[in-house]
Amino acid sequence: MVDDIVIEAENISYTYPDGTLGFDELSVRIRKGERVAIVGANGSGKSTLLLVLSGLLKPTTGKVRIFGIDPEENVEEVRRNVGFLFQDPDIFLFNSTVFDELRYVPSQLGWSEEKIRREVSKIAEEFKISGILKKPPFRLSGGEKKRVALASILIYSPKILFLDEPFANVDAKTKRKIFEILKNYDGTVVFTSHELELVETLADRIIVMSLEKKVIAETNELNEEILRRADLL
Ligand SMILES: Nc1ncnc2c1ncn2[C@@H]1O[C@H](COP(=O)(O)OP(=O)(O)OP(=O)(O)O)[C@@H](O)[C@H]1O
Repeated sequence: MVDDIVIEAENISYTYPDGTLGFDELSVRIRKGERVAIVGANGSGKSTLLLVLSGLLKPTTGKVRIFGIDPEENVEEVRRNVGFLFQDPDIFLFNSTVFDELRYVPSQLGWSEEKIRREVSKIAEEFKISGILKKPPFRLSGGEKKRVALASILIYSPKILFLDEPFANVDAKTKRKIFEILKNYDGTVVFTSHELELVETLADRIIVMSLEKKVIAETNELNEEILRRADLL
């Protein structure tokens, strides 16, 4: 492994159990601190690729290594260093209150109760969710759920953030805030988004997928030809 490579995926592909191709064979290397965006039309395989790169889904072919580790061999080590924001926050929010949601990973990491309370209150303030800490997550609005899900990941500062559509379903102010957080995040960020202007400003590299579920470009600038080939124009 080259020293600053944090994710290395070689000849990976994924096919769902019902036979649907998630994405076709591809190889990706992501460096420490990089901001990598995955863009493409609906159904082009972005979410599936994100799940496989994070180690949450095992590729059908090929291998993924995160910090040089096969996620299957050392799940704990990978989990501690990775945060995943699901496109649909309902998949992620399973605790009975927002407070429990925020304290879940920190308590698993063995933080003291005092540190947990301090950090929960800090992140809740930052994400404007202090007033809803006692509410059950399923009673929240879509945007509130997104903020809670994101806060519950950022609270433990994972070395790699995997974010599936972090800008979807939030108001303009929250969107700007998330943008600033990701821009200044002291770690690696891999995300999917349909907000191409934000993507171009934020990402060091953009992986573009086609409806054939193949990577058609890796670029830092989207042009008309790429957008056409990706069925985005
Ligand atoms: N659980 C599943 N079982 C079977 N097929 C699936 C499943 N999840 C996704 N797919 C299929 O895999 C392909 C890629 O889907 P994926 O969700 O990765 O696309 P996407 O680019 O993230 O789309 P969107 O922009 O709509 O979020 C699609 O053809 C989709 O229908």
